[in-house]
Amino acid sequence: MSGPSTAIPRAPEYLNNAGLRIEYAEGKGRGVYACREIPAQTLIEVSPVLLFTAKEYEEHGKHTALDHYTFVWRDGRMALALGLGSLFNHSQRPNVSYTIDPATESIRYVTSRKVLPDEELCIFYGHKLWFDPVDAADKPEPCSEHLEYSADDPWGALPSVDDEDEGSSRLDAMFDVFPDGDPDDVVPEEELPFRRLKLTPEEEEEEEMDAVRREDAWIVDLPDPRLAAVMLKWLKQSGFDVPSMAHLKRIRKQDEKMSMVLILTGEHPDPPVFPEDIQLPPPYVAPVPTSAALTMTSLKLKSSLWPTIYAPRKKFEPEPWTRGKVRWACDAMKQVVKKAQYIGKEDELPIAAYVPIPYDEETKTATRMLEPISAHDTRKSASHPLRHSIINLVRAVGELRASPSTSAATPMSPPPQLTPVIDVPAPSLNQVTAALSKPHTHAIPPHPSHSSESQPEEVRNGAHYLLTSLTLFTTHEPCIMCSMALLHSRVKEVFYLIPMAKTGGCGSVTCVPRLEGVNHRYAVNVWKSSEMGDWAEANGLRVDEAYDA
Ligand SMILES: C[S@@+](CC[C@H](N)C(=O)[O-])C[C@H]1O[C@@H](n2cnc3c(N)ncnc32)[C@H](O)[C@@H]1O
Repeated sequence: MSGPSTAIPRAPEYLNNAGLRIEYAEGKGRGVYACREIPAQTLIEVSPVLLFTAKEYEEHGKHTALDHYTFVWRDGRMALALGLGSLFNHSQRPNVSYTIDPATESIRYVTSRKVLPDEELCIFYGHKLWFDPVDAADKPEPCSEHLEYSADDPWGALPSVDDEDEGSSRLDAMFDVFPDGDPDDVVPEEELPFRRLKLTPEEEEEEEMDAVRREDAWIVDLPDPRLAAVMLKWLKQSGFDVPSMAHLKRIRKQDEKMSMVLILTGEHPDPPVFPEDIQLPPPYVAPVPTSAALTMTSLKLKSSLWPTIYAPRKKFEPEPWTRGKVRWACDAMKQVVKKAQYIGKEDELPIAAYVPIPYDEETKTATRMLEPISAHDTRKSASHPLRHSIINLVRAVGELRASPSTSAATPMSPPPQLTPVIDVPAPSLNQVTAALSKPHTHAIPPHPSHSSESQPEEVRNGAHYLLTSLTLFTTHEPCIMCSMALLHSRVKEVFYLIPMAKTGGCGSVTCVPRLEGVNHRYAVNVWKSSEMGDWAEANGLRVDEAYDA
């Protein structure tokens, strides 16, 4: 097998639109380099491929220099990437991922992280290298026997793009964003691997009383001011100090009367149950503002409903994302993709959803979410049209968070690893219970009872019931039914990979959390790489566009 020539000729003056050039490097031959800084998730090259049969390869190609450049196409033919595609060298820590586009017989190359000027752009060839990488760090990691390169490998050169290990390495490359660096560094908006949808209601719109968005909450009057401290302690113990109330002041003093806001009715439809030794009048329902005040005018209006926090710095400023938090999101997205790929092979629709342990300690403590939870679509196996992954997941999280073992888990045990997750594959409560009863997971009672004396107050009160303050990752854009279920679940934010043009309820057909009159809005984020080419097809996640996810 002859490799690239060892003589070092001059590199052609080549510059594509994305700012790539070709350069020679000792021991590697030609490679592709960046002329300027390139942000993460940038499409840098689309290479058409030349396809030829396996027979042609066996009889001819294999015995020529082409052997270093060919790889297995999805249908078993051999492929040679034209353009710059054949010149990307290998790295164990690639900064470029690639996907094939069978419809146009081409390969798309996308940066998986920010690339600096003059940095080499490398892809991951797989575990079976047929050459000795110049950089020791690029040598394949020791791996099990079946992954080692064998001289009898019928394909000889680059592994098939359909190869399972390659698939998982490709996923690693795609989601291995910002592997290094200070986890507290804020990532510039344009470098985030996802796009945040604008949900507006801009604060200017809340500068008239009619425009102030409001929702109902449980309020109780405090006949004795000394009860305020007792009640604040009780709120904490009962799990009512949820982040969704953070924009409201707890106590209102009006004339001589003192009142306290307890919890939003959307999160807790029944009146909260006070301990017997606290003598209070029954709680009642009143409207409170939905968000903090961003202007003084808005503060005045909102506080006339209920005392509200003034947070002017948040005006038009999305929540900053740090490197650490982006890594957390990438990891969660990788988990959900793997899950969907796996169940897709089990003859279900390859759609999955996942709620990780919250990133920041404050939310972790407030939500007491000790384990990640995932669920997948079970419409096929259950022969039930409503068994969407998100419906399965919302229900499972609700069951789990209401369970005594979860709610009573104080002090917090150390956060577990992201895997194994509590998996909720099937629709029936029995199956949910069985899945949740696996070792290291929380068991839930088959018939959760909210009146049981043995349950802690927060369970009796039903706090932490659904997805309040949690983040949900899903492979496909939720359909309108699921988007509505998410609204009712009061999830904090949703990330999805694959937009569903004909059925999506989070940006495609409509955007449910943006609709006028809804009493909760959750943030929607769309992963950028999913918007290029047929990503879903290449990664085993294609679902007929007529399906709702
Ligand atoms: C698809 S080609 C890449 C372009 C090639 N460097 C050239 O000059 O045409 C694959 C070949 O590049 C070389 N190569 C790629 N990555 C390398 C690395 N990390 N270290 C050494 N050689 C490498 C190997 O000879 C391999 O067979």
